[in-house]
Amino acid sequence: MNQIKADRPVLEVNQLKVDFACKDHLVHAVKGVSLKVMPGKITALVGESGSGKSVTAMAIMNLLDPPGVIAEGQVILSGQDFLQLSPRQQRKILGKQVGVVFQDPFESLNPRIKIGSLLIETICTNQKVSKKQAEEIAVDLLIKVKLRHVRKVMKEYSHQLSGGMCQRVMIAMAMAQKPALLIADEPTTALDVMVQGRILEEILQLKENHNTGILFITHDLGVVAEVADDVYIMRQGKIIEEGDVFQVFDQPRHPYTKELIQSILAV
Ligand SMILES: Nc1ncnc2c1ncn2[C@@H]1O[C@H](COP(=O)(O)OP(=O)(O)OP(=O)(O)O)[C@@H](O)[C@H]1O
Ligand code: NI
Repeated sequence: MNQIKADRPVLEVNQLKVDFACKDHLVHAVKGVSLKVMPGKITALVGESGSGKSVTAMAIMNLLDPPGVIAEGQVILSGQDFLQLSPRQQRKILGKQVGVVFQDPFESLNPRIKIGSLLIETICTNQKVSKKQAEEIAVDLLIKVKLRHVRKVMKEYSHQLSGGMCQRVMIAMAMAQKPALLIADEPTTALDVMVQGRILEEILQLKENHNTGILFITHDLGVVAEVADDVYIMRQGKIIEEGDVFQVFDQPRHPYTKELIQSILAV
């Protein structure tokens, strides 16, 4: 029989804890989260608002804003103990290996660099092409994510675009980067239904074509049922249930998961 090489996760999080120091007390926002994202798989992190999904994502990249701090835990990214690396090494790994599509795209696109230049820079870091070729690739990518007036958008800054347009630019950036890991935090929330479907398709393409592992953060279980391979249910800073998508939907163990599934079936 053929030896099947066991894939290693692109992301492994062990016992991650995040605290926020508020005036006279600590808020434990993330209370010991462990999860894995396998290459070529979509791993959904699901839970109600305030359960700690975005904080988990930011902590994984060591990009928490103060007063948030990682109190404990380990993040293995591309086989390295990420939180132990120097800031420079961390930036390098994030730039090369980790694509992001955030809930709040305004904060995550550099406001002082034109959209075209942002894309061209990403393309040139990740592919051996001339600037001219990179520009053409950038145009193609923006067309793929269904932006209109692409040449005009290339000359604009993020604040000149709508939230939905920024989100599409971020997807295009991720496609240019072909990252080992994509962290997508509510990647389709600012978009209308038609574009949502299109963006989900592009994310699926990324996984199919480049074996990208995707951490897909959402509170939309309907989308999870559609695209996810593995599912983690988060509540009040903890993972309360995990498993492959069939297992979680067909045989949920936790009453909270059952409740969540009931609520989408009721719609
Ligand atoms: N700046 C902050 N100061 C204090 N506490 C914070 C701060 N940011 C987040 N928190 C705490 O972290 C918790 C988790 O927030 P987080 O943004 O991760 O939730 P979420 O699951 O992403 O929710 P949503 O679905 O609404 O995006 C919050 O409930 C809050 O208690
Ligand atoms: Ni969030």
